[in-house]
Amino acid sequence: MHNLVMVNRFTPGGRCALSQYANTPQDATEAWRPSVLVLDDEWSTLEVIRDSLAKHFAVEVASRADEALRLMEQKPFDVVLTDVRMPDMDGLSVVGQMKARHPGAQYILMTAFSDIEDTIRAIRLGVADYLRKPFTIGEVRHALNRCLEQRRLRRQNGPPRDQGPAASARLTALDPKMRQLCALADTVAPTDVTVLIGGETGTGKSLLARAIHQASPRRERPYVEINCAAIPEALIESELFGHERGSFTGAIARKIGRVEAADGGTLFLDEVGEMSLDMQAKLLRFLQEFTFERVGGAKKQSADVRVIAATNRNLREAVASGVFREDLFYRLHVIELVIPPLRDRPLDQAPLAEAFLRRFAEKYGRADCRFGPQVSRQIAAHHWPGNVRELEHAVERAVILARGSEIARLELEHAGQRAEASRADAAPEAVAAPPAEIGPLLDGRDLGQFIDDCQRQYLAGLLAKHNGRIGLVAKAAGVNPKTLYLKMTRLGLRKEDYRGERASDKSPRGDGPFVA
Ligand SMILES: Nc1ncnc2c1ncn2[C@@H]1O[C@H](COP(=O)(O)OP(=O)(O)OP(=O)(O)O)[C@@H](O)[C@H]1O
Repeated sequence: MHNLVMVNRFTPGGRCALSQYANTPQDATEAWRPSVLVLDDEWSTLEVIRDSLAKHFAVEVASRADEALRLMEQKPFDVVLTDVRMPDMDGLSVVGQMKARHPGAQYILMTAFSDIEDTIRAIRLGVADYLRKPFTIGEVRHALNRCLEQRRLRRQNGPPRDQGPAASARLTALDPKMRQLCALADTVAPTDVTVLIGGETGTGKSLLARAIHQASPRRERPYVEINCAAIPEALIESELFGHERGSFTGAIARKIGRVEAADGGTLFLDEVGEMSLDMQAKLLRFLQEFTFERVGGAKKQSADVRVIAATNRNLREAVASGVFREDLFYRLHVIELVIPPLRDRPLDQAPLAEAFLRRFAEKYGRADCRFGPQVSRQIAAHHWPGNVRELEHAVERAVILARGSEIARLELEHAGQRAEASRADAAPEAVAAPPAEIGPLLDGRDLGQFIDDCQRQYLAGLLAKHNGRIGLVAKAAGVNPKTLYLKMTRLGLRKEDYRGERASDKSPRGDGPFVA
């Protein structure tokens, strides 16, 4: 049967014994059990939940809203678990009514749909958690225990302290699309909701993830990042979950993984779309109940982490082509924030450039530096394939190299932009004459094209060798993954074109869940 000795992880401020929820099978019938009301229009779901939880929770079920409201009037429940979409009622309206009369109860939604409007409404209503259908009974237990623990902490510590500045305060964002995205980030920051951040490389995904953490009640607890593309496949499990001494050659001591290091805080999974299917299965298992085992260890560990994931890959396409698990995708994307590319945010370009100018002018003792009149035209004309990071680097370079106080133009990295920049400047760049010895190799190309072709050929070979895995290619090429991305974008290389065999890896639905 389900033994709930698992819940002392829900304690951002420290660990505590939760014997009130952690009933052992022996004392379960005599001990106090938290009361749970389950509302769903499907009897089969109600029965499975009731029967599976009965040992440790006092469960009552209702298949209609009026019935649930009547039960709520008769006695208070600790937790209400409700479906969202039911034929004759809207779970969220029911929660609204119940919450108005019984604010002390905790509310969990069960939903098969990923409707962003519903999710935001639910967050605003103060819903404590979500269960995405299909889910396991283990996940239901986990959600119930987490809610009960949050309530216990609130009662013990009083209302949550000020969350600090809003997430959006840390980002330069004037563009209406960005402002909308920031407003959503501010709404979800104080909750524990899992957030999936999308957007091209350099758009600010890592910055946003950290900003959400800093605007959350977990902000004084650890913020731990893991770049799933940068860690070799063989090491990623041990990086995430840690390992026991002697579990593999080289494991000379026990090592705590990033999940454990993030306990009480936020775990940021960067480039989550690059994980192998094997690792995706392990991550999914962790996200279902927030329990894990260290590599080579038998003991179940638990960690209370808020998960934020980011990817510059289109995960829907990755799911469709079989390289990303659908169930993991749905678990990660309770709230999705997609940062638009810089070229689509014209209102952000000049303010960002000015903000970087101020930052680097101060850093390099060049307080006199300012942009000349051509720069804004140049910025507006550029395509920004490397997004905000490219702009940041261009401004930094310009400040370092500025001879006088005026920066006449930015030196932009990408081939595509040279023509645009020179159009904006009306000053085409002269191509340096190649040294005589390599002349014959150029074969009619200018030196820049020749170098690009060499780099393209070299990286294409590495991409083919490593099946498009950025982390491995970056390692082989001796550059960091971000630099590699920028270079690949400039050279027109796409890792997807080298991933042929991964799509035929094992099925993404391998060990699927069961209930509802
Ligand atoms: N809106 C913004 N305001 C201020 N700085 C920003 C903004 N967006 C991005 N930056 C800066 O641009 C740089 C790149 O951002 P970041 O590393 O967060 O991008 P990313 O999307 O995570 O990139 P990658 O996909 O390559 O990991 C960082 O130095 C970040 O601080």
